Amino acid sequence: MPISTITQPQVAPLLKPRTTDSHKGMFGSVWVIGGGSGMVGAALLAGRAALKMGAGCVHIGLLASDAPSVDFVQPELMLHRIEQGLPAVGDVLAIGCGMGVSAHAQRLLHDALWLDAPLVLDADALNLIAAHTDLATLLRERTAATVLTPHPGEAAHLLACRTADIQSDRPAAARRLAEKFRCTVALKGATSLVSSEDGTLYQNTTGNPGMSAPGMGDVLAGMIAAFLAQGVATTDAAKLAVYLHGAAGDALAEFGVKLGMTASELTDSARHVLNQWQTK
Ligand SMILES: NC(=O)C1=CN([C@@H]2O[C@H](COP(=O)(O)OP(=O)(O)OC[C@H]3O[C@@H](n4cnc5c(N)ncnc54)[C@H](O)[C@@H]3O)[C@@H](O)[C@H]2O)[C@@H](O)CC1
Ligand SMILES: Nc1ncnc2c1ncn2[C@@H]1O[C@H](COP(=O)(O)OP(=O)(O)O)[C@@H](O)[C@H]1O
Repeated sequence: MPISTITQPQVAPLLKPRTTDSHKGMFGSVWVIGGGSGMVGAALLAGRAALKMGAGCVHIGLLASDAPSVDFVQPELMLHRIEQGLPAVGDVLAIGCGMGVSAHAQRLLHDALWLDAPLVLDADALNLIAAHTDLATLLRERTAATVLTPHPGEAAHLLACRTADIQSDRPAAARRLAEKFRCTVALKGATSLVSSEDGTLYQNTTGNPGMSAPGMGDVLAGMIAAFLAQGVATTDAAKLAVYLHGAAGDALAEFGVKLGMTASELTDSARHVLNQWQTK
């Protein structure tokens, strides 16, 4: 099956310009759940990215016992420490960034998979699904939109193979994941691939090695969640986010920021590129 390349003219119009009488209630609420001990930053990066991609409001549920109650860098975010069960999440939930694989994380993911709301599953949510067949079954049986964002290591866990096997035939791996879990899949890496649930493949050509840096995947998860919350269709949201994420990295590289690029800078760059598209 041919693989089409994701282009800017395809994805830029997916997010409609705002009407003059718009209000924040029109742009959806995103919840991010993750941030276990030592990895609170991963959830903050995802939440900040969702906010800066235009989500109407963003809540972050953190698992760490020493979780902060406010993000002083981004006080618009609403932070919650999750001690017990899943809170009433909003329109879209991104779960897994820095979450860890504790029994608590496993229970939260189990309850999230039951939700009739769009989900973005990243990082440890994917590792938990790979390790627990009951979670994998719940995922396959979901009817609401779901996007998986594995890097090659996580894709290998999900398909019970080696990372090298994933890399040797990435299109086949992306399609197998989409078909196995009945989801949209963004298989990350240099030249990320998006597969729709039916196995239709799209290849991304934006991005560069400067992006091989911590937290870049967390930012991507937050971006996808924000676009879903704003009403972009599932596979389109993944294509838009993957293209824009890479284009934001390319804009930084053109500016001379290659080695040492940070995920926080990439988020600001993505906001700039997105706004440029909207004014054209
Ligand atoms: N500030 C933070 O709190 C951060 C937390 N993070 C969290 O840390 C947890 C562990 O995630 P990691 O991804 O670091 O560790 P993992 O152990 O899941 O994956 C790293 C391994 O996966 C393979 N891999 C990943 N990308 C690959 C590629 N493009 N090509 C080939 N192989 C590849 C490699 O074998 C690599 O060593 C996640 O929950 C994540 O969200 C990270 O996102 C980094 C930042
Ligand atoms: N060489 C590269 N070229 C293009 N994109 C890259 C490159 N290296 C990393 N990326 C992108 O950066 C992100 C890294 O995500 P991930 O591996 O989950 O990192 P983390 O777990 O640290 O957040 C992915 O979206 C990936 O496509």
